[in-house]
Amino acid sequence: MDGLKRQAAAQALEHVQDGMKLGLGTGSTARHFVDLLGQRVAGGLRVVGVPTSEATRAQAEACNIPLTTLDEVDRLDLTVDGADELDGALNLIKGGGGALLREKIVAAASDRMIVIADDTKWVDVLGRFPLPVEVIPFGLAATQRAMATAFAQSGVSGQMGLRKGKDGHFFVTDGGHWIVDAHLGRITDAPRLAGLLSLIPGVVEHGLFIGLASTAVLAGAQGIRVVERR
Ligand SMILES: O=C(CO)[C@H](O)[C@H](O)COP(=O)(O)O
Repeated sequence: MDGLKRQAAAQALEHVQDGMKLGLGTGSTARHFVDLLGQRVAGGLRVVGVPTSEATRAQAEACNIPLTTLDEVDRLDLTVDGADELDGALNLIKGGGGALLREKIVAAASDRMIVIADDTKWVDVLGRFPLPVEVIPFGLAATQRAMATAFAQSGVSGQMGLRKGKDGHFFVTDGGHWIVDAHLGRITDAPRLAGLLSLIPGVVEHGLFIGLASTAVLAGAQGIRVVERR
């Protein structure tokens, strides 16, 4: 599986041109991309990157990739990031690694987003992967009640769980928030659910990326498949 992730990352690297401003994703697949990009930078490629997490920042710095921020540059040319699930419309579930907020800010500030993944992430309907929702700790129960209403209004239901880290404590995002993972099974109207979740005050951001990805590079046993958003 790791080999497939690296193949997808290598394919995405073909889209990187000298002088580009890049969003650098988070996760085990994006990690391959940053590693390969670092090798190209060492060979003379000139790019600047905006990392989507502190973990990616540390990796990019170790690879000597020049970094910038969204305060210093206007738009990014391209973001390359992984996903937990993607469907035929190139709508995504992201946030398995907990970086969804910065990932979405960076993707939205990019002219193009390429999703890199092994082909097990490709699904007919989003939702088998629990949907990460980043929340403010204050008023958590009220936020979860509002989330349940949003689920019902978009025709889904399921258990919600507050994510814990490896240390057994609540997982805290780079922004200092918590993550509720919602086990919904089949999200038949992802754009509607995305819109409803965005209206809830205690929800900082959710892991549904609607209309943000322009291209998916999927690596599988049969080779690489590139899917463009229609
Ligand atoms: O959204 C993410 C992190 O917040 C990741 O892109 C997603 O979890 C996929 O990770 P991996 O490449 O390790 O499967």
